[in-house]
Amino acid sequence: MAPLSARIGPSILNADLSQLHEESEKLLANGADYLHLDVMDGTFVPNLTFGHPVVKCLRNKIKDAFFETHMMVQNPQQWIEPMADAGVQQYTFHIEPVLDSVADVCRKVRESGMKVGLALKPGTAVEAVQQYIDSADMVLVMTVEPGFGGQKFMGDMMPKVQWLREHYPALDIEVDGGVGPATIEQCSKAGANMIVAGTAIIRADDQAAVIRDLRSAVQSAINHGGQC
Ligand SMILES: O=C(CO)[C@H](O)[C@H](O)COP(=O)(O)O
Ligand SMILES: [Co+2]
Repeated sequence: MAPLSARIGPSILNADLSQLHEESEKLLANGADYLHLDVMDGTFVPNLTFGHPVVKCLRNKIKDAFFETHMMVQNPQQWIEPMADAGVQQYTFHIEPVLDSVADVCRKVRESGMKVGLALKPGTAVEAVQQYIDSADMVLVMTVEPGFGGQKFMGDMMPKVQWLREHYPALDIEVDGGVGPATIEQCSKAGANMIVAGTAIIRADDQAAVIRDLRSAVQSAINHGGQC
């Protein structure tokens, strides 16, 4: 099994979406390990962003970056094939709307060739993912209510991250929402190794420095056994 690695995936949610390609290229040039693409359907969350046609256009311009879609949608089954066809490598969906068919959705995502991410809203107990861990490649612990960028980080989600790291030492664990230089220490100590940061990177004068500092905080917690 590959050792855990620290990876930084900027969210383009609060970027200038009229310049999606340029903004994405800039993030990658500044050291982003992957792109976190927030897909919202206006039903699961009270906001709308973009869907697979936009992701496909971005993929046509950017051939080699790892794309994760964070599916904040009511019906995650519906978008598996379109997102796989659009060139997405990881399909991270919320379990809340599909609690009675999580295993089935996981199977279909894997059959489509994408990695599986299971996302948890702040109010969802972490134990809810336990029975699906073998079917998943990553668990995303939301540190804000999904729907909007620029919200305040919820430090009281860290026990969920700790619980996951204690029970699954090799699991990829992602945090998303209000993460940045001021909150990275809590995330890295708790055991997160995949870090989504939107506003903190997009609005930074020196994106490369922020990405580098976030990654080194997480990598150093991994190296020094500082997690948990
Ligand atoms: O999923 C999300 C919101 O639902 C975004 O990924 C997240 O909010 C990132 O933005 P920021 O770092 O500004 O909070
Ligand atoms: Co997100």
